[in-house]
Parts: sequence; C-alpha cells; structure tokens
Amino acid sequence: MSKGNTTKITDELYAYVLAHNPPLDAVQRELIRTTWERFPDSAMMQSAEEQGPLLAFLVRLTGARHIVEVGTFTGFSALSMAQALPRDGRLIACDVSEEWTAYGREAWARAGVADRIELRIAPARDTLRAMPDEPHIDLAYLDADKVNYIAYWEELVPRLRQGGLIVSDNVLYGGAVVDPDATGGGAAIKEFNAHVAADRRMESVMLPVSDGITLSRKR
Ligand SMILES: C[S@@+](CC[C@H](N)C(=O)[O-])C[C@H]1O[C@@H](n2cnc3c(N)ncnc32)[C@H](O)[C@@H]1O
Repeated sequence: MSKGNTTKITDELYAYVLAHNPPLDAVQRELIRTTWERFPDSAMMQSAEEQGPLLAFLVRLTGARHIVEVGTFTGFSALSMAQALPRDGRLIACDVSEEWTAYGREAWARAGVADRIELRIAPARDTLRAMPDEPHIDLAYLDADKVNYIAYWEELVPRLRQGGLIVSDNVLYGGAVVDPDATGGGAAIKEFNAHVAADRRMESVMLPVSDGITLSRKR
C-alpha cells in the first residue's frame, strides 16, 4: 500500500490551510461565533470552517440549482451553499430542531439568501420521501443522525440527477470506523461506508478532510 498521509495536520498547518482558502464573510464568521457562544455543548456538530468554502466550490463546480441538505443545525453549511447558488437556485434544509435552525434563519436573512432556502422541520426521512420521485436533485449534503445515513442515501440516490453529487460528512467518525468494537454512530458509519463503496449506481471517493467526507457522483 502506498502511504499518502505523511503530512500531519498540526494546528499551525490547519491555520495555514484556512489562511489559503477563500475567507469566510462577516455573516459566516458571526454564525460560527454565536453557535459556540449559545450552544457550547453542541457546537462541534457545526460543519468545519474549511467545509464552507469547499461546499460553495462544489455547488459552483456542479452548477447545482437544486440542493438538499440533511442536517442543518444552526445553518452554517446551508448558508455556505446557498451563497454559491444562482438567484433562482433552491436549497431544501431538513432538520428536527426549531431552536437550532432559528439561528440559521437569522443568518440566512442577514446574508440575503433566505429566499433560496426552504427549511423543513420534520424527520428528514419523511421530508425526503415526500419529494418528487424523479431525478431532480443536483447536490445533497448528508450531515444528520448517523444511524439513518443509509436510509437517507436510499431516498436520495434515485432522486439525484445523472452526474449529481452527494457529499457525506463524518465518514471517519473520529476514527471509530477502524475500531472493530465500534457501536452507535461509529458502527452506523462503518456500515454506511461499506454500503456506499458497494453501490454501483454511484462513483465515490472518500477524503480525509476534517472528520472525513465522501464525494459520490451518480453514474
Ligand atoms: C451535525 S449537525 C448538522 C450541522 C450542519 N450541517 C452545520 O453545518 O452546522 C446534525 C443535525 O441533524 C439534525 N437531526 C438529527 N436527527 C435528525 C432527523 N431524524 N431528521 C432531521 N434532522 C435530524 C440535528 O437536529 C442536527 O441539527
């Protein structure tokens, strides 16, 4: 096996990476700050800072106009993707928490993208099932409860247009995926990763970005 991971991401290197990425704007920075201030015990759920510019990049790269996000929390990833959408683009944001997503609503309004985001408060599986069956989604971001990742995947893949992209977050689950005794979220992600790798409808690459992301393109 050729070993590519010879560069350890120290705090200094991480800061260097962020300094060489497109800078976050004032609304994104404020949302990150407010999330840590208001929800210190849950804030680590927020997508990592470098994922904002990455998601925006992927939206532009794919020319996405119709995005589905599964797991919105306080709205950082939805904000980052919506800012990269064209004016007539739409993002459907799925979450179960009115409290957390209220902070997203505020930030989306301040950033002038509220009209591009439709928040649906309900178990995401129900929201996905209620969507049209035909392939119409250009990009989906998977970042909610890990035990349901396979169920979300199975709802999303048939609704994804050919060439469409699914971005799945936390696919390394803090390293639990290589623990033979993993339980809970770690075990669920292991099962999900095997499911994705075996799915011939999609072409997938797993990347060690942040807590691990998999990019999957529909064949
Ligand atoms: C990791 S956080 C999402 C982080 C978000 N992408 C961001 O950038 O801040 C996971 C979110 O999934 C939501 N969630 C958990 N179970 C859910 C379900 N069954 N349906 C919809 N959302 C769910 C939680 O309320 C939480 O806000």
